[in-house]
Amino acid sequence: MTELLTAAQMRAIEQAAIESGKVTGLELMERAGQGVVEAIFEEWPELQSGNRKAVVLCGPGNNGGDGFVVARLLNEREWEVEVFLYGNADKLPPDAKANYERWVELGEVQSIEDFQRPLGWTASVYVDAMFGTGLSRPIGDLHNQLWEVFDADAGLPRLVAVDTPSGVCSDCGFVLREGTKERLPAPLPNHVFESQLTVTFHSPKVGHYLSDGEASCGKVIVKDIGLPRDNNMLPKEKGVVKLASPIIHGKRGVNHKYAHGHALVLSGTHGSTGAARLAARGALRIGAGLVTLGSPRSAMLENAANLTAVMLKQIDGALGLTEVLEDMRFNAVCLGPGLGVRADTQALVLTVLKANRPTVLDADALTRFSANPDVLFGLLHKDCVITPHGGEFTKLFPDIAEKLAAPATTGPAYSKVDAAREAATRAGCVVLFKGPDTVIADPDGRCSINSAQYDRAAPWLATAGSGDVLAGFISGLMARGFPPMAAAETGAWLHVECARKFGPGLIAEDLAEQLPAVFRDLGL
Ligand SMILES: NC(=O)C1=CN([C@@H]2O[C@H](COP(=O)(O)OP(=O)(O)OC[C@H]3O[C@@H](n4cnc5c(N)ncnc54)[C@H](O)[C@@H]3O)[C@@H](O)[C@H]2O)[C@@H](O)CC1
Ligand SMILES: [K+]
Repeated sequence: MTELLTAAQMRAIEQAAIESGKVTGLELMERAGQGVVEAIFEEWPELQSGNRKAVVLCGPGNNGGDGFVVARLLNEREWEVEVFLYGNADKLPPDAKANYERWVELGEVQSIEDFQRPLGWTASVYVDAMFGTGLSRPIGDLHNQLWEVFDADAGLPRLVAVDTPSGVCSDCGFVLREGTKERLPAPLPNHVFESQLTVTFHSPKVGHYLSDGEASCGKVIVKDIGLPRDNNMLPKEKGVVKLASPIIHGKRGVNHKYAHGHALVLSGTHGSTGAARLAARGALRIGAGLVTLGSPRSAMLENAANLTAVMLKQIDGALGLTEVLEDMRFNAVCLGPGLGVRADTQALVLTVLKANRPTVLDADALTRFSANPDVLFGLLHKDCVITPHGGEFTKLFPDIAEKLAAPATTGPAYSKVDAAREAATRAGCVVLFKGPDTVIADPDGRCSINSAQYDRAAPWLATAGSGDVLAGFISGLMARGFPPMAAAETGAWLHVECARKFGPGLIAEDLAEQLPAVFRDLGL
């Protein structure tokens, strides 16, 4: 299980370790610098020979301190190192100052203003040690200068970010910027300032996995710097964010199919039935013992012609649904995909929520409440999962979405994690806020990010109907008895895994069909 830390949590861990007397800030900084150098040679073993020239850009804080350590350690390996400093050496904090002083015995320190675009890349490695978790405001002109230097037109150099790419907020993953109307992902369009490697310490930071983390970080390597892994040191108000991982076991024993639950998925009307069938098949493949598609009369024929293992039952309107839900064997319900946004959808949602069954609400079941989200929030309960994408999230939580879309001008800035947590508290249930950086939060403060970035990149998932399958996966897991948070996290994780298993050319129908192979890989 990978824990993702905010800047404040990382600082609390460092401070507690230093105050305990077990380690000094200087020792941590030395290990951080060593970690960066190790990571460089692990990533590019070819650098052991050839052009041994590096440029290290140091900032005014401890991130800069790490940079001075890197410069010294490369120098010890007989590298030629050019060091540039942003800020005033006299104002460096004590540990960074100590490392600055050790460096000036070995080499020169130039002003960052003298770091200009070279004619071709003269060094083998460029190290960005300007700002890390301490970034509190935009780096303005410096950013522009660096964007010009590291422009894609010049070809990408080996650029290594120490802890975080400078200018990117380690909590929210956005570049801090002033004077823009909306948040800008990193990199800005047409301005590529892209690290190939980011070396962070102890644990990855939340911002590495949010927004366009991958575009700015390249690849994230975590180096241990000897800090204890004891969460008692963390501030208590919010739990630690985790990277989603599957919490799944195989079907055990020789149980009756009802022992694995019976999911009910509601279909839209004639001509709008495919989405619900995708969800139903997902629920069945992920292991629900039985899955029934509830269809209005108008769509019975259409659904019947397209179903085999999934059962079909005519359900007409809220009244019909109330009767069906009297059968307690329907132990999870999924509604929304293809359901339409008319008043009858609202009636169906309210009926399901009053039946107090584990429920997944997606797509139209959410959009229907754009005008009156409080009606929905009044009935959602702890066994519900709602799965909005960005547009649906904005309709249900307009004020929260506005905060998230506001320019990130001061760090640490409001993040998608903050937004999902706030939404989960308001909704009173699990919120799965979709994207390549899907954030899953529950009202108790638990939160995880299901990342489809870095080595789990799955760009093919952006295909029609893929969200319907996800809703089906989650409801199938809930039918199997998974608690909502675990169902959402596991469903989202498997969804990405299925896309990766299939690869390019993926369409929504393929997703559930990859589950058997994915389960085999998991040893289930
Ligand atoms: N002892 C420690 O605390 C350790 C810290 N480490 C490194 O230290 C970093 C954090 O250090 P700091 O907290 O000193 O912060 P940074 O080095 O990230 O930032 C430096 C300082 O610059 C100022 N600043 C923020 N935004 C600015 C801007 N836009 N323009 C100009 N100045 C700005 C702030 O006062 C901030 O404290 C980590 O990212 C990590 O690289 C590691 O060496 C491990 C040990
Ligand atoms: K940095």
